[in-house]
Amino acid sequence: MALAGPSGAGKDTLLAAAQAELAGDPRFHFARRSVTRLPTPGGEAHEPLTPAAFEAALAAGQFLLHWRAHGLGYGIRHAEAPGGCVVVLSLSRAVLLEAAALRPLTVIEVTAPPALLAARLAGRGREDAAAIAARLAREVPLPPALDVRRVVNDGTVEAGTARLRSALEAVAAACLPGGIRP
Ligand SMILES: Nc1ncnc2c1ncn2[C@@H]1O[C@H](COP(=O)(O)OP(=O)(O)OP(=O)(O)O)[C@@H](O)[C@H]1O
Ligand SMILES: O=P(O)(O)OC[C@H]1O[C@H](OP(=O)(O)O)[C@H](O)[C@@H]1O
Repeated sequence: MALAGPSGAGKDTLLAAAQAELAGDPRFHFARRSVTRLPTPGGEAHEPLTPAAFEAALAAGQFLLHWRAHGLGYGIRHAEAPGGCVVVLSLSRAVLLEAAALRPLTVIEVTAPPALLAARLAGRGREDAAAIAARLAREVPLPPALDVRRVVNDGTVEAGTARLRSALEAVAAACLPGGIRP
């Protein structure tokens, strides 16, 4: 299952909350991303890589998926997508078709109204005003013919997390006991 959607929609926030609630649930594995960005307090628990280390990992074939956006490199290492029942990861909309060619894919499109996106990115304070404007202007259409469920994160974090949990549970309902893929 891949979370995707515009910057500021709340993908990282809802993913982290759902991951905490589902810790120890054998049906789910939450994949860590590798990103050429230093960690920020309270931010995503990614693997920070230097640009050189990212290029070396890419050249060595260590990424199952990778993409570039906002001047950064992002990757999912092979070990982060093991053969369990449901692997949950946050992806660029630009690699969803590639992901769907690897494994059966359900996309969770996380969205919020534009005014909320802008307010949240400003409040997050990770990027400067120009970078925030570029993020808000970025449009990447979702490819057609994918299984897409929409989570509108326009209320509290708790409400958004409950919506994400419902979507995760709906897909995981097919898992066999012990978290085995059917
Ligand atoms: N439901 C919510 N209510 C209030 N604030 C929220 C909510 N969801 C997320 N936020 C806040 O909005 C900001 C952006 O959220 P987050 O970083 O999770 O978005 P994102 O979709 O992962 O964005 P990006 O694609 O840029 O990484 C964060 O500061 C987060 O705390
Ligand atoms: O716009 P698209 O291509 O869907 O996404 C581009 C990338 O930007 C965001 O990452 P972050 O905010 O830098 O962590 C998304 O999570 C994604 O990885």
